[in-house]
Amino acid sequence: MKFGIELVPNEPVFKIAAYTKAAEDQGFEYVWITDHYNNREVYSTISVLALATNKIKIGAGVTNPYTRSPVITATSIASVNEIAGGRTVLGIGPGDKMTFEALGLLGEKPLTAVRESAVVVRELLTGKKVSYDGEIVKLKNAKIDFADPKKTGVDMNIPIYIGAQGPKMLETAGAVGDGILINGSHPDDFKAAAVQIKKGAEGSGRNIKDIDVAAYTCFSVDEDAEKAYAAAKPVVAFIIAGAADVLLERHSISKELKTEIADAIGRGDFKGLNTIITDDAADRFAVVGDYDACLKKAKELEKAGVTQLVAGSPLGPNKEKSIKLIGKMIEEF
Ligand SMILES: C[C@H](OP(=O)(O)OC[C@@H](O)[C@@H](O)[C@@H](O)Cn1c2nc(=O)[nH]c(=O)c-2cc2ccc(O)cc21)C(=O)N[C@@H](CCC(=O)N[C@@H](CCC(=O)O)C(=O)O)C(=O)O
Repeated sequence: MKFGIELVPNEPVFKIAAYTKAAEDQGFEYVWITDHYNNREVYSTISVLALATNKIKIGAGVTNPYTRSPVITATSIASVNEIAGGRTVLGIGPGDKMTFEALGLLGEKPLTAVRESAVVVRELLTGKKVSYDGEIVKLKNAKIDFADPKKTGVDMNIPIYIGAQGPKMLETAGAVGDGILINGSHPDDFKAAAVQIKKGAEGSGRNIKDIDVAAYTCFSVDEDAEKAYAAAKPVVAFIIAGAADVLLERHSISKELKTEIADAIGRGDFKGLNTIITDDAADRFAVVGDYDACLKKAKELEKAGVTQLVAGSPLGPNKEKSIKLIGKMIEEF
């Protein structure tokens, strides 16, 4: 199993670059930068990461077809790919509905939009002329000149990962993704996801074994397990508050508890969340605890079919320390 790290560009880009370099030195193979309009812009950020590193793969994790057209996504990732000497990967998802409201975006037909985006981005990255008459994406002889590898000498066959959670999006991801980034931290989520991914892959004559199934986890490790849980619970609270019913049922989270958590978030009572969310509940939505506990959970995710574990926010009470602890863990895989 490979390891990646998710970094949210809500800190200065040079800080993100320092975390990324530390992760590269510890053996992480991927860095994924989230894409939300209210944080630093994803392609500006990954350009700096490309200059600050020399082997880690660098990804937009994940963009969407609504705040940026798929053509500009293709141009942007190809531009960074040239700087990075072919080390980029691209994540495309349907986008966070909550943030769309602020932007007056509807996010209509998400399955179609994500599928069509993945298809046209892949074609545009060949540097050839692309015409496409989709339901959402329409192109007429669009051509990204510099994407032609003969022009840059850089392989533009950039792996496309799909950010997916819902059953139909997982199926779509199985059909069109080189990889899938699934927000989840418990083996049960990946056993359930495998059914849809397999259906989508086989429907397109592909094999699930050819797909990198990445667990985009909430991750929190520290020598002091109590501190690790305290750091993870606010993130777990947002996950539970925004989770679909099917996820809550799978992890036996009652509607009452979901409401109690959402109310505590609304009041800004993050201290209270520490008791409202038990350690058992946190274990369902995070890889959390001391080194041995997190190693055990990482092994369970690998057994459930995960091929890349992306250590996501908060990483732990102290990011730098957590990156080192996970680096030690990477040697066990
Ligand atoms: C749209 C949604 O898909 P979903 O995959 O569950 O969406 C939840 C998240 O994956 C989505 O919000 C992501 O963009 C969130 N996300 C990020 N979102 C961001 O905005 N920025 C990020 O950086 C980001 C990172 C990220 C990483 C991993 C990951 O898994 C998700 C991430 C959904 O509701 N899907 C359902 C229903 C789909 C649907 O609407 N179907 C309709 C429409 C059909 C059509 O589209 O044509 C129908 O069937 O009629 C399903 O999959 O079954």
